[in-house]
Amino acid sequence: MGALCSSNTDSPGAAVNREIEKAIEVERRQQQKVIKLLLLGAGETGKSTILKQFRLIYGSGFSNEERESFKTIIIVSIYQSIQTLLFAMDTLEIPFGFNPINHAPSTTLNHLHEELSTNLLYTTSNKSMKSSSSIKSSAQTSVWSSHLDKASVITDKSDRPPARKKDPYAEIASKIYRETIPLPNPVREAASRLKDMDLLSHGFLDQLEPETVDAIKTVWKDSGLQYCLRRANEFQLSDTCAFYLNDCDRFFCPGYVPTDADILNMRLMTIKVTETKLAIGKALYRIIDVGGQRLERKKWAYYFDDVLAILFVVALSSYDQVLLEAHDVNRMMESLNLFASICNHPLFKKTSMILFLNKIDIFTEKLKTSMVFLDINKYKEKAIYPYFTKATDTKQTQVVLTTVTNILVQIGLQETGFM
Ligand SMILES: Nc1nc2c(ncn2[C@@H]2O[C@H](COP(=O)(O)OP(=O)(O)OP(=O)(O)O)[C@@H](O)[C@H]2O)c(=O)[nH]1
Ligand SMILES: [Mg+2]
Repeated sequence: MGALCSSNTDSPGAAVNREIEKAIEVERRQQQKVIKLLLLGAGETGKSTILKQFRLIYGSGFSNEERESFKTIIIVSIYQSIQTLLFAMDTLEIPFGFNPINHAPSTTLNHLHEELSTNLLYTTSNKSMKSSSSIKSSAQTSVWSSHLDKASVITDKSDRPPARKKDPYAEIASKIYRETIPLPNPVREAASRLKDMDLLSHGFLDQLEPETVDAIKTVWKDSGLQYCLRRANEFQLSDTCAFYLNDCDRFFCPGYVPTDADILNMRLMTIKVTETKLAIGKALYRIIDVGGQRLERKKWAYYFDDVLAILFVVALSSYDQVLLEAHDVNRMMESLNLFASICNHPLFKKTSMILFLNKIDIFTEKLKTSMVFLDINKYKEKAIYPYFTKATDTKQTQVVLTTVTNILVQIGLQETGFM
């Protein structure tokens, strides 16, 4: 009624103006470009995290309700991570209190090698946990699915992780684990409290008892558990669990609200495709985030129309990990095969691809402790001394060559029996 009255009182000029404004707005909207972006990649490579960054940088970030809902996810993941680590200690036979430093060989050559800050002391094995089980994709529903599954079949047969040497301290740890009678101590008591706890039956997830929080902090500090964390590529553990466990108290404080960093480090597997609309510059972006695990890929085809570009995400750090859904498939090989299937698919003949080589921070860290080249060596007697080099940098190369020539002299002396 009000609208009717108001239009009745409008002058003819005002009505015309309104019509013109309406037409301009319609034209503006039509002219505004809609850019459809597809976030693709294997599971846990960081697609949803990149989407979160889009929202933080170009959108309005996260609402209070969202932050509140993330709180429970964070608490559950802290608890699940510590439980995973505790069970992995049993599977990998790592005793509490085990510290590889106490068992490190200290030959002259090793000592020389260790002098260089870029040395690599440890190698890790890619062996799956004993409890591993593969989830294989089932019936095919579309041409696209069968295309992808063909890639998966190839993956299954040829992309097994290379036969890898065990972590050099694994046997020692295992021997101690088997031969030592465990005496009750605070770490063991805390561990059994955490292992026995059924979080799902726990009513108030964000209000864990202080004793449980203390137990988490106690086991997290244990050197054996930290050594187990270093061998995380032998089982399935969230990449960012240390982010939360290093700062445990904060998450259990009354009134805790997840920060942007807490949200970015959160791991929540995508099982529902989401579409996010964001205005960036003059264009309107529609960003589609899909789940990357094999079973989730069956949903991808529905979103393939009118794509301007594909943002393909790879986790560089995944080179020594196996898939969560298939424990005999190397994650990096899966990413390569998946990239090939998307890149060379006739539907995407002209579609540009933007490649995000993600998790560079974990990759750089990992290179210090997990190196495939070292694992290939099958001779116990042979030592390998790896160095990160930049051959165009004389200063850096001089430092490396000084150590290398020293090592070579020592090797020569050993060979000729002078040592
Ligand atoms: N340290 C580090 N962690 C990262 C990086 N990118 C993502 N993560 C973490 O990796 C985990 C997995 O990231 P997601 O964004 O959930 O991975 P996704 O590709 O969406 O996984 P699916 O939904 O299963 O396909 C999360 O805990 C992220 O916080 C990175 O560059 N560095
Ligand atoms: Mg996701």
